[in-house]
Amino acid sequence: MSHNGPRFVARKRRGATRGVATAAATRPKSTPYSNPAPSTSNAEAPSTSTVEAPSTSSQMKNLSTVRFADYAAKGLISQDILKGIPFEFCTPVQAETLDAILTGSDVLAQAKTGTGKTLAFLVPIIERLSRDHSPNGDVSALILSPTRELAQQIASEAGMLLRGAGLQSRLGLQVFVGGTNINRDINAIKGRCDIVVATPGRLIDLIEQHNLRSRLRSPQCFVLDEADRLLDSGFKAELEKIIAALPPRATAPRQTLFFSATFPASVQKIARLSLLPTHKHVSTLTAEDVATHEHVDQYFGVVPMRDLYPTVAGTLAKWVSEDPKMKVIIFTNTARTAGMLAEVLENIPLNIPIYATHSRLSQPKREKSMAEFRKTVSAVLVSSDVTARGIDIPDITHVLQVGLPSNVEQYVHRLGRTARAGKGGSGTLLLADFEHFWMTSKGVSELGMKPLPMTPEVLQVSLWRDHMDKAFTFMSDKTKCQSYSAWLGYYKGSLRNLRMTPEQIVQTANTYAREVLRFQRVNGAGKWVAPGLLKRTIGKMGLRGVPGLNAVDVLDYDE
Ligand SMILES: Nc1ncnc2c1ncn2[C@@H]1O[C@H](COP(=O)(O)OP(=O)(O)OP(=O)(O)O)[C@@H](O)[C@H]1O
Repeated sequence: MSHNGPRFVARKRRGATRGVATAAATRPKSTPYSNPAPSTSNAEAPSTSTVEAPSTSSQMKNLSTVRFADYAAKGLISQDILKGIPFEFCTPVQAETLDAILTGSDVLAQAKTGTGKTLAFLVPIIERLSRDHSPNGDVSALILSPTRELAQQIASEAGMLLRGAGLQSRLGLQVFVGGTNINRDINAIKGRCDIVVATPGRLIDLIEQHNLRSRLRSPQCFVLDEADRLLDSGFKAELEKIIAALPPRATAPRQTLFFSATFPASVQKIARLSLLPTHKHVSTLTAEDVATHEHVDQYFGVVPMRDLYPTVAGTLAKWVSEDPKMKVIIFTNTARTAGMLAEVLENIPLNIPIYATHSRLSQPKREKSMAEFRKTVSAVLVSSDVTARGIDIPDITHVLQVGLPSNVEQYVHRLGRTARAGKGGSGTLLLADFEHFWMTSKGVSELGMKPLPMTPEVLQVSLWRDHMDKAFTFMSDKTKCQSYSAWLGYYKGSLRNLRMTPEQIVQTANTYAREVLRFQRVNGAGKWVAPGLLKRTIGKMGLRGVPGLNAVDVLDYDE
């Protein structure tokens, strides 16, 4: 396929009635969040209709007409808890779930990214614990998150509510995530653990090796945030171990809450089986809705492999020139690619701070990078999927996804890092030409993606390609080889979707090494050789014997 640049295949969004709907009714197309006109009386049952009202940029939009004060007026939450909530009106998902969670029902809640799901479960949990919790500080609420960053963010919101309610000395809040000092956690287990927010791996370590099991005798509430991610096969074994450490629900009843913006069919069955038959299912999405936002513009472009990163650079440069407060998260498919791309972007004249976070960095480095990025007005964060879900960083103006997302749900969650709390934002997906099939995958055409409006000339792709030629000469072969190996490992897993043979994916990987990584090694005969791959790595990838690979016993990287 020969291309002169991004190929556009405009797709029309189905005539979806976009809007925020309660389980009861589908409302007319909604405008972005706006504080509604005051409700007529507190005495009425809280209604959840969305009304349009003049919105201001500082206000979250599409709120419900239900006030948190309505719950306090009815004695459902205490005045102390109300003091800890920094908002007046509930979002639709909060208004739809608060009653059920306060009364101890199981809940499965689906609501778009950035619409307040965290407080939807934290407010009622803390209210219930303020009234009834274990006298010796055993775990009453166990909240699981698929990523460390999200667990820390949930804990920070819980801390805000506890402090606001003056409960921080009565209820112990602990956050247990991998990559941090486990001795601190072991010590924390001896104290009050009323609320525990954790990632599965660290929690299991503490249960199996450090006596946390003894503090899990009577949890009142078990929460899976980003539940579809935690319920998918990747976490199955860990989740089973955690549930096995909890007392059986028959003898020790507990509430279970599942929250996410997406619930693909593949996890819906297990989700329902894990909840009581009496559970409440809440969705603020209409039947036609997709989980992405009506107020986030989505673009895509398909480019020749060698222009993929120069197009990234040109797009960033264009955004910087248009908006001094431009703040971007770039998602890549592997940690190694995130690190490599951040290094390249730092070495070309973009004149904007570049940060990186991914699973190959130490936890302190990940936290430092995120903290710096959060407080910088205009910056770029290059990230693997450790920040794809739940992470709430105000004022992300753009999400740029580079390469084939693992599935539509992950695309939606990544996109959801922008356009939060009713604000606007844009999402751009850049694919290399061999990935173009994804645009015709199931569930993608409904997303309403539009053609990338900038041409290669506008993006000065050839100029940025020249800058990258120079930047890659400073990159070590070690970084290139690691990126090549990670690239091959990722795409080998997508062979069926790519409709490619192992031979073709190896050839494409070698094109990636030559044209993108500028990997220049040659053999004694002066012939280009691919980056070396350990034989056992090739075996694990199921590519043994595939022509084009450079199988070695030892990796002889230069640093
Ligand atoms: N009632 C409210 N009024 C205004 N803003 C709110 C309200 N509730 C939450 N927010 C804010 O909205 C933003 C998004 O909230 P949150 O991170 O909980 O969204 P989410 O639905 O969990 O998103 P994701 O699906 O990405 O995890 C946060 O900045 C939060 O402080």
